[in-house]
Amino acid sequence: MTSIGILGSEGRMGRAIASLIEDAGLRLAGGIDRGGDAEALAEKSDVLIDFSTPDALEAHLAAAVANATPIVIGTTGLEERHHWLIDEAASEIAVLQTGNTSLGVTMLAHLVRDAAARLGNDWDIEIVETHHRDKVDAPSGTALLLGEAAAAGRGIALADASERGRDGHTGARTRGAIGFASLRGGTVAGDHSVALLGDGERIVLSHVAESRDIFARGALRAAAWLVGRPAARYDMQSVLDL
Ligand SMILES: NC(=O)C1=CN([C@@H]2O[C@H](COP(=O)(O)OP(=O)(O)OC[C@H]3O[C@@H](n4cnc5c(N)ncnc54)[C@H](OP(=O)(O)O)[C@@H]3O)[C@@H](O)[C@H]2O)C=CC1
Ligand SMILES: O=C(O)C1=N[C@H](C(=O)O)C[C@H](O)C1
Repeated sequence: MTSIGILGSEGRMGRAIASLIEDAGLRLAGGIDRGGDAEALAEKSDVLIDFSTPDALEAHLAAAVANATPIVIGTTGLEERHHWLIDEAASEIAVLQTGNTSLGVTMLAHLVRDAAARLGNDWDIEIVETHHRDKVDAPSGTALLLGEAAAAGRGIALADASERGRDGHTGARTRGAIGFASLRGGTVAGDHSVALLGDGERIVLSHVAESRDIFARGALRAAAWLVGRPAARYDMQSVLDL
């Protein structure tokens, strides 16, 4: 039976994953939190699942590489340097990184890419996300993933179009921009909407997470899928064959 090592095991996601491991036909190898031994966990796990903090990513990837243990990375708030580290590790082991492990958001990203490609630059794109009061990063990893999907549909780089945190006398909207807005409060597990706004009409594509179980089930499915794969960087689209 495939054994799972959880990095960030006592966090909200770590606990959700541990509670669903048996249902998924998998086994818990163990878990660590801040100050834990990632090397020892990687050694006794068939696959690692990381829902912790960006600061820990470098050590977690090093432990995975040293033990040739594949790793699923769900942690968000990643910066460019973290993505370089992931690419580097993925030249040696199988690494799956995603801002959202749910089936629904993976499908939403697919729809957003298609809509952005077909509607063209005359339609404005705005992404709105709402999360619980304890979330520490913004925009959410999912909002960025959806922004990447929209940008890919338009054949542009998100970094060249992204507009965040409007405030004050901003001037009119930049044509072709992909805008982001973040709301925080209460216990919201994660709501995302992508609005495509044309002249006189708009489309709003939305996803609502009713609980963290959807992320946990997706992460476990991704982990089981990753075992035995060749070294490469994967995402949820690969797991769901989209
Ligand atoms: N991709 C997806 O589908 C999803 C991604 N997320 C992301 O996952 C991450 C975790 O979310 P959540 O569970 O809500 O956060 P929590 O703050 O509840 O949990 C984070 C856990 O990571 C632990 N941790 C901190 N530093 C380290 C370290 N160096 N090594 C190992 N563990 C460490 C913390 O331990 P301690 O308390 O000791 O510091 C804590 O137990 C966030 O980035 C969040 O955005 C969340 C949901 C879905
Ligand atoms: O921190 C969370 O809770 C979540 N984080 C992920 C994100 O940043 O998109 C995924 C999910 O929305 C919950």
